[in-house]
Amino acid sequence: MSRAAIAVLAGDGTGPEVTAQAVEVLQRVGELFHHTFTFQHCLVGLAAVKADGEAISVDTLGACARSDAILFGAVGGTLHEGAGPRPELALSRLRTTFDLYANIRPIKPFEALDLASPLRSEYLKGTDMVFVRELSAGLYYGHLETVAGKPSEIRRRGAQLEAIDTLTYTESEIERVVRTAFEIAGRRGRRLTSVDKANVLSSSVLWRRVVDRVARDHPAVTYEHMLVDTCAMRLIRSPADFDVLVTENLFGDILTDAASMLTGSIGMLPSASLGARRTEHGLFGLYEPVHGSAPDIAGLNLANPIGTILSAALLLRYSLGLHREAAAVETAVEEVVQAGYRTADIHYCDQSESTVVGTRELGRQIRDRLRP
Ligand SMILES: NC(=O)c1ccc[n+]([C@@H]2O[C@H](COP(=O)([O-])OP(=O)(O)OC[C@H]3O[C@@H](n4cnc5c(N)ncnc54)[C@H](O)[C@@H]3O)[C@@H](O)[C@H]2O)c1
Ligand SMILES: CC(C)[C@H](C(=O)O)[C@@H](O)C(=O)O
Ligand SMILES: [Mg+2]
Repeated sequence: MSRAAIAVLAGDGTGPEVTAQAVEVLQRVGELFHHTFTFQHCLVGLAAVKADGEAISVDTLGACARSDAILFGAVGGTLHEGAGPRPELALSRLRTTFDLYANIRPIKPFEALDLASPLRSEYLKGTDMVFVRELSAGLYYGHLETVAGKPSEIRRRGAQLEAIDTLTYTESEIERVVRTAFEIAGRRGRRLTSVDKANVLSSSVLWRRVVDRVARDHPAVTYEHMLVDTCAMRLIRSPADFDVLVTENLFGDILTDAASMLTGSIGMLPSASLGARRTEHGLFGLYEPVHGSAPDIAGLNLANPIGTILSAALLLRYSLGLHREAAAVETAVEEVVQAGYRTADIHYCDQSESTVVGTRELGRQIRDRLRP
């Protein structure tokens, strides 16, 4: 019997739709396995900008701090939407406030969804990789006034404007995420690919040095360095060659969206953002699907909730230490996919044996298959 407090930040667009399904899955897990989960819903993103004038309020950050984990939907709208702070700032605030430096993004296509991927199935066979994306530094943080000396702005230069963003990494920022990646690789296939742009960027040269140093503490893990452009190509050409990949913030953001197509849809990918903070049950973390607020399909009951439901499984495993419960959720998702239920994004047009359902129906199918 476990008691846990979960902060739910559903956010914008399809965020509330997919988050609602994940919350219902967690509630059902609570009933079946006799745990008490309490959910505190808070505003984030555009809704918070409208209500509080900021993408995430101090009160909401406080509610997150009092929780064991955060379940996050998505923030953001169409780019021209509204004045005021960007809703995406909420994510930066959460990531820096809780020092969530390791963003874990597992990518393992379901065989039953082979046809949903634009790649031929023989290329997908055996694909099972985990990205460890650095999440607390790099190009992303200049716009936060809390980070001094890292300008990110558009400014005047003579007769024209110029824009600047700052890419910095300290050794310790690199080392901690690289250690996480080596540890994960040690528990899996013992192969690590470190992805960088060391033929151009100083930050990548330092990154390589730190990887080489940390590698000495993990002799059982075989590792390689790979340039990010080559990695983009090899992820599509031979995805099964990869086990664990570690990379800086922006490279990881882009590569994982590209790699999501191995599973058929960006709507399939879960993520866990972890730091060093611990709770009585495990590691504190933020759990969210890899996709965004998908404004083009918001409110239409079309969004695939699987990425968010699998994120809830990661929450159970990492933040609550509930491994059996996490596996039960993952099994239920697999069974539903095998049974042929699909949201439109993972439905291949010629598959007459599959059933296209909406967000809510797919969530219900998953809940109904949960077994203790
Ligand atoms: N973590 C986050 O909150 C997060 C992540 C990425 C983008 N964003 C924000 O989301 C907004 C929209 O960004 P975008 O359109 O470039 O990316 P997006 O991921 O929201 O959507 C890209 C495409 O994928 C589709 N898609 C996304 N999620 C889906 C799902 N669950 N099921 C089915 N289809 C899905 C969308 O319909 C769209 O065609 C922007 O404001 C962006 O900043 C937020
Ligand atoms: C919305 C944006 C700031 C965010 C990121 O780039 O980190 C998103 O794309 C993600 O992958 O979580
Ligand atoms: Mg992204």
